[in-house]
Amino acid sequence: MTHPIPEFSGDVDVRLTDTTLRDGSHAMSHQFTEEQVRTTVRALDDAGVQVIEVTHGDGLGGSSFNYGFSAVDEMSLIKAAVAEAHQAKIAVLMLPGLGTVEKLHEAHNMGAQIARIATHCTEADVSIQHFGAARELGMETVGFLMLSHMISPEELAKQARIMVDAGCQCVYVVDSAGALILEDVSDRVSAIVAEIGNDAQVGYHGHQNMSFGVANSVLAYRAGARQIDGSLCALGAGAGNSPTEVLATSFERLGIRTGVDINGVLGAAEDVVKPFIRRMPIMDRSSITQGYAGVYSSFLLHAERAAERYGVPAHEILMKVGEYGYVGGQEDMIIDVALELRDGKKKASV
Ligand SMILES: CC[C@H](O)CC(=O)C(=O)O
Ligand SMILES: [Mn+2]
Repeated sequence: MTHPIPEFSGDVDVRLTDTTLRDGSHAMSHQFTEEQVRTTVRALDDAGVQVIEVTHGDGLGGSSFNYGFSAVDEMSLIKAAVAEAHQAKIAVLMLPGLGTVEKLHEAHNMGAQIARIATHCTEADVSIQHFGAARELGMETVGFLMLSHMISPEELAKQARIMVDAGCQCVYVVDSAGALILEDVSDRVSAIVAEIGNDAQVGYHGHQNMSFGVANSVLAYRAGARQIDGSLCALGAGAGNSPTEVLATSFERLGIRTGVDINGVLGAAEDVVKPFIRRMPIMDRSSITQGYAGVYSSFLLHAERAAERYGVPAHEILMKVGEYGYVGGQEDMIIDVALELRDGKKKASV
C-alpha cells in the first residue's frame, strides 16, 4: 500500500528541509544548547523554511560513547524546537537499531511531525517496521538511502521501492560522502522516479566535500526531486551540507519557488548560526579525501581524533577507510585502520 504524497504549504516547486540542527550536530560535536536550537528554529521558521530537522547528528538515540554524547537531551531540544516553530514542521531522523520505535513515539509525543528513517543504501528492508510505526502515528515519512554513491541507479531504485512499499512518502538520494558529481545524482533521481512514479516523492541530501552540493541539488530538482536538504552556513558532517541560504538564493535566481524569504534566510545564517559555530565546515585535505574516496562524512571527526591519538595523518586514515568500503555504524573500524597505518609505518622504519 502506498501513502499520499506530502502536501507543501503555499505555491512551492520544491520544499527545502533544513538540517542545521541535526547534520550540523556532527560539526558541533553534539553540543547544541537549547538557546541555539530556539534561535535557529525561530529564524528558519520566520524565513519560511517549511521543515527543520532536530536530532542528535546520528539520529534518535545517537547520544552514546560510540557516537558522542549530546550536551542536552535530544527530546528537550525537539520539544523546544516545536515550541518555537509556527509554520515549520519539526522532523527527526533515526537509524533503525540505534534509534528504536520507542524513541520515535517519544519524539512524536514532543511534537515532531516528520520521521526520516535512514539506512545504508543496500539495507532498506531494515526500515520496514519503522515506516509502519511512523505512519501509524500519523507522521509524514522520509527514507534516507545513505552512501547512495555505492550502488548503481538501478539498484538504488529497487531499494527505494522497498521503502515506498513500507510507507515511505519521499525517498532521498543521500550523498553521505559528497562523492556524487552532477549526472551521478540526476541518474539516481531519475531511476527512482521511474521506479516509484507517483507513489512517493524523491529527495536529495548533499554534502560539500567536492563542492557540488548546490549544483547537484539543481540537477536533482530537474530530474524530479521535490524535497532538498541544506544546512545554514553548510553546518554539517565532513565538509558540511549544501548551504540552505545558497540553495534558496540559487533556486530563486532559477525561478524555482521554495517559499523561502532570501533576506530572512541570509540573516538566519549570518546573524544566528555563524556566531555559534565552533568549527566552520571546510573543504580541506581530509574532507576532500572523503568525497574522493567515498567515505561517510561523519567519520571526519572520528578520523581526526584517531589521527591525533595514533600519530598518523587523518587523510591517510580516510583514504584507507574508503578503500575498505566501511559504512555508517563501523566507526570503531577507524581505530583499526589508524593502528594498521601506525604499525605499518613503524615496521617500515625499523
Ligand atoms: C545519521 C545518519 C547520517 O548522518 C545521515 C546523513 O545525513 C548522511 O548520511 O549524510
Ligand atoms: Mn548528511
